[in-house]
Amino acid sequence: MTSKRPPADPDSTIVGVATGTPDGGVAIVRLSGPEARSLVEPLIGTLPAPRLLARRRVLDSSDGSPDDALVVWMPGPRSFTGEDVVELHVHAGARNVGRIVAALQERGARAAGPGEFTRRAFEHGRLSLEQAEGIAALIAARTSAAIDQARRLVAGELGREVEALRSAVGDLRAEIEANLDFPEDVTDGDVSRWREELLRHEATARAWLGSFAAGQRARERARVVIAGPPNAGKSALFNALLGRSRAIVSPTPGTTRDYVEAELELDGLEVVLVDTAGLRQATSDSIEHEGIGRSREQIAGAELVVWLEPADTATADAPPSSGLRVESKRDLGRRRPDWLGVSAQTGEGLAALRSEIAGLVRGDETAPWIGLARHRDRASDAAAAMASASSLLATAAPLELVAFELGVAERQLAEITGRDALGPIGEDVLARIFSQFCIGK
Ligand SMILES: Nc1nc2c(c(=O)[nH]1)N(C=O)[C@@H](CNc1ccc(C(=O)N[C@@H](CCC(=O)O)C(=O)O)cc1)CN2
Ligand SMILES: Nc1nc2c(ncn2[C@@H]2O[C@H](COP(=O)(O)OP(=O)(O)OP(=O)(O)O)[C@@H](O)[C@H]2O)c(=O)[nH]1
Ligand SMILES: [Mg+2]
Repeated sequence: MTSKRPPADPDSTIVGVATGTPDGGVAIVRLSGPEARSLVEPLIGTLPAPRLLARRRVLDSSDGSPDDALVVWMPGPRSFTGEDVVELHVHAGARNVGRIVAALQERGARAAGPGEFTRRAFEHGRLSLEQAEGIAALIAARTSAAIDQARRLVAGELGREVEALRSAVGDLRAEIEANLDFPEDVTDGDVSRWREELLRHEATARAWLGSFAAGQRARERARVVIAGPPNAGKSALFNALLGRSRAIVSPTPGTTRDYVEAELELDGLEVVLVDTAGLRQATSDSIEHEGIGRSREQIAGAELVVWLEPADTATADAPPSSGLRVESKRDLGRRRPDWLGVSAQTGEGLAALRSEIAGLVRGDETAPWIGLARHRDRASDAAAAMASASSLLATAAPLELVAFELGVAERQLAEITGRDALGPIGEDVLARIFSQFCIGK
């Protein structure tokens, strides 16, 4: 559980501000370190009983008025950081909070750096590295799927799987090492059993890699581009999906000139929906011509193209080979019976279109919790080391070399969680991870 690395700055008490809602309300001034209690008591009087919220006046300077606060005292090691922690829930506002923080700094608290509270939690073995990264991912999450993915990381799901694989690889290495002094006793049966086991372990790591792309998709909003000939009803459909009149709709072909985008949630999946200028070959209008160029760029950069053609006209342009084909204005007829049909006018087919889009964008991946590049790189290096170990076994190479490769795989896996990493995690790795956080986290 505990990290071997000593805390970077064990005697200091840090102060940081965790803001509540973006526009203020309540802010939390957090202190963590051995002086947390003695620094704060001169401002608020005696601390409440551990882990119980109590109301206190916070006097921040001898001549000013106190703020009205709720205070929590969490003595270490039963706290988020594992150190003594005090939280002051005070009225938000940069000036108000700033005065309280300044009073604590005057008494000797040091301003926390980005992610320093979380880093201390890691250093005291309260969190593993991938859980800390999960907290950063959770804060940065912009889609519902990304939130679930990040929460699973924070809950330690990936960590548990990685630890299980690491210990299995370690057991195999130990078994192989036990044969180092008597290689002549190793039977063909031993070797094939080891190879089978290794293939299984490698496949486990490669399966995590497979879900990386799904994790990536969960973190980014996909661009869903509505395209098709002029007057197909693209802007009307765009508005209907959004539920508000964002784009101009008119019977004049060529109404939409520039593309229009808006954020939209479809079945828990956030996408950017893009309305484009209708595509047609011949136009003498240079603005429309420019707009059509932009439509083509949007189509090229799309995760999904919704190709729209109206039920009251024959196919105009060749629809793109990929994408979702949709017939619009179904209230006027039905010309392409095998296409999904919608009517912006009556609302027919909109629910089906929403779930069709969400399904195509989401893909069929489950378990997308390994979406971070660092995890992918370590898992990929571990898989590569296991693959080398396998081929060494296959060519009857010295068992020392096989054991060495397995050790490499273990070390790569251990770096994901940062626990028992057979050596300290590099400061560069830690600095990169914790600098993603804001101050106060
Ligand atoms: N006010 C406040 N809200 C917060 C946090 C915080 O630090 N302060 N958190 C910070 O990110 C998150 C909650 N995470 C936390 C994780 C562990 C502990 C903690 O005190 N753990 C102790 C005690 C456990 C217990 O009593 O149940 C422990 O693990 O020993 C606190 C918060 C989100 N909300
Ligand atoms: N009956 C019917 N008319 C529709 C429907 N959707 C759009 N229209 C009409 O079709 C015309 C064109 O609609 P738009 O949404 O502006 O078409 P567009 O594809 O955005 O056209 P451009 O921007 O010119 O490429 C308008 O007169 C709309 O009122 C529909 O579902 N049913
Ligand atoms: Mg339009």
